[in-house]
Amino acid sequence: MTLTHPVDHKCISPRQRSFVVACLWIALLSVLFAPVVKADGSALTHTPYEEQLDRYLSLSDREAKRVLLQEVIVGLNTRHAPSTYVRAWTYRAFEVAEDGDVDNAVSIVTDLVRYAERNPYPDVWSEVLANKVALLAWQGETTQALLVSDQLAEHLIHAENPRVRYYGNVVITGMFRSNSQFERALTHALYAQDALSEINNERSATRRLGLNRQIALIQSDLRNYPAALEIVNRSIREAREDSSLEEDIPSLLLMKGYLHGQMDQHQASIDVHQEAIEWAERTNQPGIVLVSMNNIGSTLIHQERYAEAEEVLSQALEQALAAENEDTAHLIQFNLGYIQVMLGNASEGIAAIEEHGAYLLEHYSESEQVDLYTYIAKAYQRAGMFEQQAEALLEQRRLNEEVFQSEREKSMSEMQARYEAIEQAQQIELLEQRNALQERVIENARLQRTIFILFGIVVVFGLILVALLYRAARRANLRLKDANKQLEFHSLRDPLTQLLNRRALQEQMSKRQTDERRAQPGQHPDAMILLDIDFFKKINDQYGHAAGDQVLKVIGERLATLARSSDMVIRWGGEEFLIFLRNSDPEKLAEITERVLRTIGDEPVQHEDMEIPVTATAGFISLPFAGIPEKDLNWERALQIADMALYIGKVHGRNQAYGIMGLNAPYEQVQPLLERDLSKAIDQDKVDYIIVKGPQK
Ligand SMILES: Nc1nc2c(ncn2[C@@H]2O[C@H](COP(=O)(O)OP(=O)(O)OP(=O)(O)O)[C@@H](O)[C@H]2O)c(=O)[nH]1
Repeated sequence: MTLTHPVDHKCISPRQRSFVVACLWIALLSVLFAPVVKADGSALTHTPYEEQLDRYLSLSDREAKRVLLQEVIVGLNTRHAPSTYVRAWTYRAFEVAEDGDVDNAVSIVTDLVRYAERNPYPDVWSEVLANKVALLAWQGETTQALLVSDQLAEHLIHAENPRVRYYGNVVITGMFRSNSQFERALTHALYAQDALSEINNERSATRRLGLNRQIALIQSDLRNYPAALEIVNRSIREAREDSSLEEDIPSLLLMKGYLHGQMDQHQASIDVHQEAIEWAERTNQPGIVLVSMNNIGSTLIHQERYAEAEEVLSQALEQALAAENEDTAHLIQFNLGYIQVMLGNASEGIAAIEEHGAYLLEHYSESEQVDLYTYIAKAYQRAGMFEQQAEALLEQRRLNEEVFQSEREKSMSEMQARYEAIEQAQQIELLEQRNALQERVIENARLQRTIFILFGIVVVFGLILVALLYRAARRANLRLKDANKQLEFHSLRDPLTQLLNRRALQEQMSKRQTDERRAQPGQHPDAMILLDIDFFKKINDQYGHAAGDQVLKVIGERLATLARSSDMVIRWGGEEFLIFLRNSDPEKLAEITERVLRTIGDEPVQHEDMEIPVTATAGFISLPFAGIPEKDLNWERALQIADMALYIGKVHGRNQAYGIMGLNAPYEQVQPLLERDLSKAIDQDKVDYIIVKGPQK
């Protein structure tokens, strides 16, 4: 006879089993997100609150869950959709039960039953009764729970909401399984599977995991360990691929470890249990850590490694007692007692086995009791208590007959095959959904890449456009600048001679007023020589207008060549030129003017095959004149004097220049005459002047 540990993680002890049932209940609830359902034309569910309740199930923080549920319950009233109303209150019932206030939980469920009597929708009844079954199981009221399960099954037939149908049938599956009614359990697992197919969506993997776990438990109860292991392995694979299923991995590993143990694969069992412990610690599931430690101890017992087993189990017991995990503590103490018996401490060991075994038997399923009796009988045998051993074996045989009936196994295997077929179909559908999802992800990535490339192209084109626009704008600006320059050039130039014009001088003179250099010591005054070509009308008349133009151009060029870079040569009027000389020594002004007259008259102007002799008459003056401040005698007045001097030059024979060099009387006295009649001022000797002759031929 092999030494097989009697207890697995799922049915450790009555209370713990109830806890596991309750956990399963909540785990299943957490996967039952269903769409809004309407029945008899009236809305049974209230979508926003349903969504809140779905969110409630996905929360892990108890306080946050409590707050959220409170909000929903306060918001709801009996007039709201009855299905949502009862759903919320069943969660509240579970919360208070978990807090240890079972009486309160019972009273909530009692109220819900009354509510269902007033609102007799199948969905409402199913939700309420499923909750009642779970609560009765929690309390260890198995018989009562089974009775209510039958009622529940009746209502579920008419229920419309697939979430409710799924939940109710899974609760019944668990219930019948724990009562060794495997056939009925499987039937309801199939119903649950049907409901599941109606709410098939991206959460189907989670739902299927819950259902598959039930099936694996049934297989395990029926001692069909390889089949159970296959389901568990498949579930583990799925859970590892889906991060939302991470919390389920520890319990699946625990079950896998247990199944290896049942198949005498001891090392595999220990390894997998170790992994279960690591995962349970990582996901904060201390209950699973304790059961895994117990199961490792149990496997060591199986290998007769009692010292190691005792060490692990003592450690586990310490932790179980500290955590007040009474159920696991009983289980561990049973195993420790078994070790004592095996080590020869019969009285101590048997006492522990009887005490803790009684506790375990009271709440175990029949299938689990069969296992337990194996160890009890073996312990009696080792202690030499053969009578008790025989009783234990008889009881075990009775239970065995109840649990395993060949007829039933046959019909069950058919159902099992049906389940597997549907399961496979659902798995394929799930895979297809995953593939579709993956394709969508790939498509999205491709779309994103395309958008990114298009965006890049747009940016590049945008940049090119901006660069082109910038270049065009820059060119336009340059052209504009150029045009402005030209405009400015032409506005200040005489188009015929290209010399500066009147405006240029006016601009210059308005600037000159702010020119402070003139006030500096060592600086000479400026000067103006105003020139008029002699008998220009005759030139026009004799040689033609074009020749006249040519004369003006050539004279302009000659004057420009003669002038310094600081001087300004201006075409003042028709045949009039003005030379404005900066910083010009008055002593040298006559000499400069003479050079000017020679420049004009020395050489005749060539035009076509004609030689045109040209002379000019000039008047010149310094500025400021005779030390008179320019505010009293400005450049225009000075030019007027030079113009009068020029006129005198014309009157006195042309080809000469009159320079007005100074005053022989105070300016105030001379001023009226000077401005009106220069000839008279000269005659009266009020003015100091000089005559410069042009080239004589
Ligand atoms: N070809 C040409 N002739 C011009 C231009 N501007 C003015 N004139 C002519 O120059 C002549 C000037 O004649 P006047 O003012 O009588 O003087 P003038 O003949 O030079 O005689 P004086 O000045 O007294 O020596 C006029 O006949 C104008 O038509 C020009 O740009 N081109």
